[in-house]
Amino acid sequence: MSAAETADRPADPRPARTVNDARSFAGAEGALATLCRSGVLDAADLHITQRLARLCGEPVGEVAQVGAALAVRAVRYGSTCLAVSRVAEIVGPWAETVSPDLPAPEELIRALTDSALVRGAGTGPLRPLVLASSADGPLLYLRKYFRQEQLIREALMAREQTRPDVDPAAVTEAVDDVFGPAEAGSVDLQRVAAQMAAVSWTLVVAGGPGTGKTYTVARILSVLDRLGGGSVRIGLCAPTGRAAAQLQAAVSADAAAPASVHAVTVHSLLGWRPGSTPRYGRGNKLPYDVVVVDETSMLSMTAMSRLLDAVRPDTRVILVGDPHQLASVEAGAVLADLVDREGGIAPLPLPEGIGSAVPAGLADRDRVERGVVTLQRGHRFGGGIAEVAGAINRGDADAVVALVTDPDLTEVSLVSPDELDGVRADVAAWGAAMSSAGALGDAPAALDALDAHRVLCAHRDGSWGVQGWSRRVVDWLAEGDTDSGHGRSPAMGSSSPGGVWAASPTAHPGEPLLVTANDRQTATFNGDSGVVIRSGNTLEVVFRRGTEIRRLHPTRLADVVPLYAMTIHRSQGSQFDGVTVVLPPEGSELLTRELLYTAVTRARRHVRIVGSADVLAAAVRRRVQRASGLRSPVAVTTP
Ligand SMILES: Nc1ncnc2c1ncn2[C@@H]1O[C@H](COP(=O)(O)OP(=O)(O)OP(=O)(O)O)[C@@H](O)[C@H]1O
Repeated sequence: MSAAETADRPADPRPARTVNDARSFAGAEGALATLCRSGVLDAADLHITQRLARLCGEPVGEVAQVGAALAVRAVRYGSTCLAVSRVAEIVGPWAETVSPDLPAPEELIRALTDSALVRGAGTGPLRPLVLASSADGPLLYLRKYFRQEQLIREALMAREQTRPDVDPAAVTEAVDDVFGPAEAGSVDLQRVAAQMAAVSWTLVVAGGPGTGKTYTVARILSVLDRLGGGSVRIGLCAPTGRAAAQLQAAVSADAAAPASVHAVTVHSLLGWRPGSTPRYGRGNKLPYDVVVVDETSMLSMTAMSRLLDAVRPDTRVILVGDPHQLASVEAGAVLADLVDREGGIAPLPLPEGIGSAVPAGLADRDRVERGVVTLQRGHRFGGGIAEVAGAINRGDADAVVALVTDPDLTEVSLVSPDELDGVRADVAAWGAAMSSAGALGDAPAALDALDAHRVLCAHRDGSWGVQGWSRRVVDWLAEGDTDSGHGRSPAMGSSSPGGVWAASPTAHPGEPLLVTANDRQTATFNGDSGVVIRSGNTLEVVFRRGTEIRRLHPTRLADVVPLYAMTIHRSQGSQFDGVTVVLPPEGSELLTRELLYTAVTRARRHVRIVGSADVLAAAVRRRVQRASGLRSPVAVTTP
């Protein structure tokens, strides 16, 4: 099955073309027309391609236009380039209608190499496409994305040419001070990460949820602060407002982290407003000695290139995240690419004293020397969930099905969509606990109840999506307890500008809410969840951020919806005691290994998967593989 470029799509598989769509494909002929009519390309892919062809000053043949259009499409699906040798795979689901007309990879390369799109025209300098060779075969880029990727490649390579000048004995002393003395005979990857941070300009700290990434970062910052004499300037950032707020809360609560660090979004750090050029960049470098990016898996390639352009060569950059999670909604999967990176120049030897501290028998030693430390030990959830998550990551569908159907593994289970009694009981307990804590005005208990269970769906719409399951949950709650008021809010299912309670007298204590947009004034962010509680004669909405509980008057919240189920995408960055993951009844293009992994790892104690073993196995096998040239060296093959 085609990878990713079909799998990592923002919506369900597209419907058949309408008459209007057909009109918007005017000017497409031959294979280009077939690709449009079949749904492989959409109108925007075609229009961008036609525009590029017009601007490059010479007629462009149909085959080269097909290549260009597929490269435009690749970016739309999250890749940074088109892996030309994989075009047959990419059009796989449409093979019957498309394959007879689809040019072979060699034909595409020939046509592109001869085309003004790649080699340029005599009349002008515009060469919008770049062809490069790589270990994954020929790659075709839109020039803008090639430049960004090249910038990342060159920046990382330059940063690998030297190591920070530190005294290894001082590093060992600082690490011992922060982590305590090393235990003989055991490998502590968190310590290794701190040692590597001291001697590398770039470090990746990877790991699943609860493996101690934030814990490690707090200690790395403390080690670096000690090495810098207590005057190290630290820039902490994350791709989204919510991730930045959570990072801030976690770091502030950790006594090991240097005081007064302030986490912001990557965009804020760079002084980058929508539609403008970032304030910090090549000519105006960021003033930090250390820059930490959390949740790097969500960072787009464009943002990563801007960030690396803006850091000084002697700024340590620490990229933190889970490479198996869903990638950015924009093009690029930079964290996963950096973790998988192979080839290129050999890493510089580690300084005496540090090299010996990185155990020789470490399975990942090669990667560690390249500055990638993957934390393995889970500190948060049970072994069963970690086992299933590991099998999902390996793509071992049989093992996943065996684990979730093993009656001895109580942490994870698979239930048929016809046997929902267990889910219903959990939902009823969840609603009842929120209602009673909400009625009592007990904010901590209401928030504990809120996070005790969550229904996660792959889809937004339809009976197996958030829409259908929200109604189901509301019905269950209403049947179980006529006093609770669950689901009575007229704002159900839609955001309600102006404050939901201004218009709704039916909001009730115990009602769970989801924030759907960032609001700096209330410090609430898209994806935050809160719960309504009674407060004297009025109501409050309470949110938890780290150990702090925030209380807001309902009218201050404009963009909230009742929360009875949420998409897996939205749940990124959150964890709940128990999770019910709803699979669609038929295999869905949206349901991929990465989505399933993200869903399962939202749970701290128990995961129940609603669906069939076949759909589950299909999801494990369907992988998002974003094409990119960051995993191995690339060489431009055309001028
Ligand atoms: N070495 C350790 N010793 C004791 N507690 C630890 C250690 N490492 C992590 N923890 C604890 O385990 C929990 C999870 O750690 P942390 O939040 O750093 O994980 P994470 O990888 O950042 O998780 P997430 O990706 O979900 O944010 C925290 O309570 C943390 O304090």
